[in-house]
Amino acid sequence: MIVTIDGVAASGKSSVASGVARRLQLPYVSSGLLYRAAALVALDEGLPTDRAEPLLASLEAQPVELRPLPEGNEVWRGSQDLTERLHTSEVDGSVSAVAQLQPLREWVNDHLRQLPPPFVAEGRDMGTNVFPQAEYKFYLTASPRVRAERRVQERTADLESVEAALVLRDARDARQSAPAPDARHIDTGLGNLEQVIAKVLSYLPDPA
Ligand SMILES: Nc1ncnc2c1ncn2[C@@H]1O[C@H](COP(=O)(O)OP(=O)(O)O)[C@@H](O)[C@H]1O
Ligand SMILES: Nc1ccn([C@@H]2O[C@H](COP(=O)(O)OP(=O)(O)O)[C@@H](O)[C@H]2O)c(=O)n1
Repeated sequence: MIVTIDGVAASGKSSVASGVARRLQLPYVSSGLLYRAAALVALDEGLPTDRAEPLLASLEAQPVELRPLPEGNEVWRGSQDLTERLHTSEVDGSVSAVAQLQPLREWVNDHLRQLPPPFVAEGRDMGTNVFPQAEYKFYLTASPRVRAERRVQERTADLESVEAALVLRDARDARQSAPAPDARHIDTGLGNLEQVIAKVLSYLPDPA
């Protein structure tokens, strides 16, 4: 079984995917972490974010690995744990450019398609492009203000600039963020995290 949870930035995808996966006793997969890792490598190495070849060459020379652990996804590069460095305003600001590079998207998608189901996968195009065969698909939304109020607690920035950055990133990500036609839409601003997790679970078979 594959469950996909896509949606706009900071709509609650990873928290909901993690909660649903925990209840189903499955791993969850945060695809955005691979795009974030590629953006971090570009920033660290001074590589352009609008050209695929130099970045892919670096990622091939020293591969990045997504570890979809039940307690939280980690990204490693060799012996380096990149995870704690992936959620900064700098990476937020560069990741959408990297995510427009088609060879980079293929690099991420190859990585994801090697993971053995069952799992819960979250991102932008899990239900459309990467796992169109998934049995259960969800698309999370919430207003920019609600999302900014949540994210400001995780960033050292003020509410207005966090909201503006989210709206800008949504626009830059629009191409790969169309909901799957067969996805159920959930506004996560209408309930707390536990209620949203319960709503998703209500559409899924009970764990054996
Ligand atoms: N009703 C809700 N649904 C989902 N997330 C919520 C909700 N209320 C608060 N949050 C919080 O919003 C924050 C952003 O969620 P996150 O899972 O990081 O989103 P995304 O993966 O879409 O960026 C998290 O701290 C999460 O716990
Ligand atoms: N399936 C995906 C997942 C992420 N992304 C890109 O990766 C970025 C970071 O994704 P994320 O899911 O970690 O971001 P948040 O919504 O958690 O802020 C997005 O802004 C997109 O540019 C994508 O293009 N396709």
